[in-house]
Amino acid sequence: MTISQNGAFVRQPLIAGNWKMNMDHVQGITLVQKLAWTLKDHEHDYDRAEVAVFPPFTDIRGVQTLTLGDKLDIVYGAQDLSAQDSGAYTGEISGQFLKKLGCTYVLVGHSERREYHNETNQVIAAKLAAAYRHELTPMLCVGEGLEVRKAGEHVAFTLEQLAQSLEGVTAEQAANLVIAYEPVWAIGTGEVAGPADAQEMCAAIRGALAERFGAEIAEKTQLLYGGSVKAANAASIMRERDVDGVLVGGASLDAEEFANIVRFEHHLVTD
Ligand SMILES: O=C(CO)COP(=O)(O)O
Repeated sequence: MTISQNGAFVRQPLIAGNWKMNMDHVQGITLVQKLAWTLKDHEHDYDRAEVAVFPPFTDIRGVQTLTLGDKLDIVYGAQDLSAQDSGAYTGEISGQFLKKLGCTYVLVGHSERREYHNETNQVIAAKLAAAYRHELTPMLCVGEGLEVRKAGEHVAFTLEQLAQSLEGVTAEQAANLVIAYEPVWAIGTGEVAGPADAQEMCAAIRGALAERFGAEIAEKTQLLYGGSVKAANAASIMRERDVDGVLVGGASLDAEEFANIVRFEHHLVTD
């Protein structure tokens, strides 16, 4: 997180909650209501960061109605989308439908999609193209597994994943892209990457983006860290120069805990 001389953030902090396959549509509405209520008490922090949630598909309509009706400053996205636009693809969800439901973002290439649904970098590149066709901002997830980390090849591995997933993306499109570094060994394990590990990878990713799309786009791209983020560790990770936010799984299901992550600046001052 870089702060400019006038005290503003160089890139807006982004705190995102990936609910995964949790929360039915009724629970989803309750969670967003609670979150909005809790965040209201901390308006200053809330003003400075963007707050995004990624509910299951079946919750999105309800979240749309609630955020529109109550004019909540919470944006939302889907956890996946189809590489296709429409047609005989049973069970798939088009980016077109997500756009119509007011989604700002869509997660692409989450490690759980890569692992359980065999999504390759090529599939992910096709999904990125679909996101751009429908004017959704993709949040591309990359990150290495434990074996790769132990072998010390995490940077090379993740940058290769990034390069292949971004195949076909133009500089103009890349101006509208968020990248989440989520080391697989840190997801849902309670084992969080240290701030220096997160910084090392985010700096490498920013360098790769600069080479591919130019320094100006690289400097503007928000890079997030994900993997066992909680209120207790979020601020120290976000303090790092190239880490602009967090993608939170388990802790985003608890409105209080998630709101406390949004209050990272408070923790920066007090920890
Ligand atoms: O996968 C994640 C977010 O997309 C991280 O999940 P946890 O925060 O539960 O480790």
